[in-house]
Amino acid sequence: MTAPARLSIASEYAALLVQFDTWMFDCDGVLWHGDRLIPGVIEVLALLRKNDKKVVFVTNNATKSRRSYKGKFDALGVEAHVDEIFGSAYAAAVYLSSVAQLPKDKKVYVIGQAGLEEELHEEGIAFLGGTDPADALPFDAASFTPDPNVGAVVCGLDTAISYAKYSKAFTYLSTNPDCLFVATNEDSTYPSAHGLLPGAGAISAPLRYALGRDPVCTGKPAKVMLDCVKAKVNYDPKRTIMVGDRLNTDILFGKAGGLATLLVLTGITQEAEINGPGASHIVPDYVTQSLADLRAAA
Ligand SMILES: C[C@H](OP(=O)(O)O)C(=O)O
Ligand SMILES: [Mg+2]
Repeated sequence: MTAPARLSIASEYAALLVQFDTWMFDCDGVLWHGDRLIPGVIEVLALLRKNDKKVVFVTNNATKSRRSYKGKFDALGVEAHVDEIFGSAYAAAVYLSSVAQLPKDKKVYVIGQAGLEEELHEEGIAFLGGTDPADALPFDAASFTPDPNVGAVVCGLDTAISYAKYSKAFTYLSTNPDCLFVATNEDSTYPSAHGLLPGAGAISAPLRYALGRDPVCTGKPAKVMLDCVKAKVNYDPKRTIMVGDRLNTDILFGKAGGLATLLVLTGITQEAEINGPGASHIVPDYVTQSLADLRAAA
């Protein structure tokens, strides 16, 4: 199994700057932890833009829409434009409208937060559940009448998850064989500002187990996520690099898309997963400690 090239000297970083015209970035764990920016990130992104590089942000975090993510970038002082931002909530909405072609009279039952609702709305898809306070009330199976127009259940990170939401989603999916089961992403954890927390994959897991059925995943490493980028951004895969902190989402996404891959160790993946006996079979092309190391290319 080949080992990743560990970057360490200025000339190696400078060579990457020359070699790649488009730089795709994961967000959580690469740019920030929660609302805490990783030091050096702003300088590196400014360096790339100064060198006329295309910058694209590809995040599995479905709690924010592209528009509300722009607000986060602005608040953290990171230059970003809405059309450079691609989130798994957007990918899920595009999947339902363009790939699954959910009939216009059908609705989506949402396990998730405002960002997912905003992207569904932008795609013209009606939904229920989500942040509706009624869904936080105790579930009463005797009085629950499933909406016959629900044609899909979409599950993303939902920090207000409840048994009632699981019961409604389970009922829609188990009583209607045509009801689609979609997961925005399957990250088991995510790096908050205060350490690891359960991710969207941990939210959809109980449904998978109860149903004995896996969802269609629209976030990294799924192809539909890269298809969303391709539909809006013109790039040459041979001159594009994906920068991520998680092997089984970001790096797999880049490899599957024919992109070069750079793993940073400021997020989920730790040294032991890329070196030694426990190393993963998913091998990035390059590894460096932090995105900030690219400042050496200046
Ligand atoms: C971890 C993931 O976000 P990303 O790292 O893809 O920005 C998520 O928040 O579920
Ligand atoms: Mg990440």
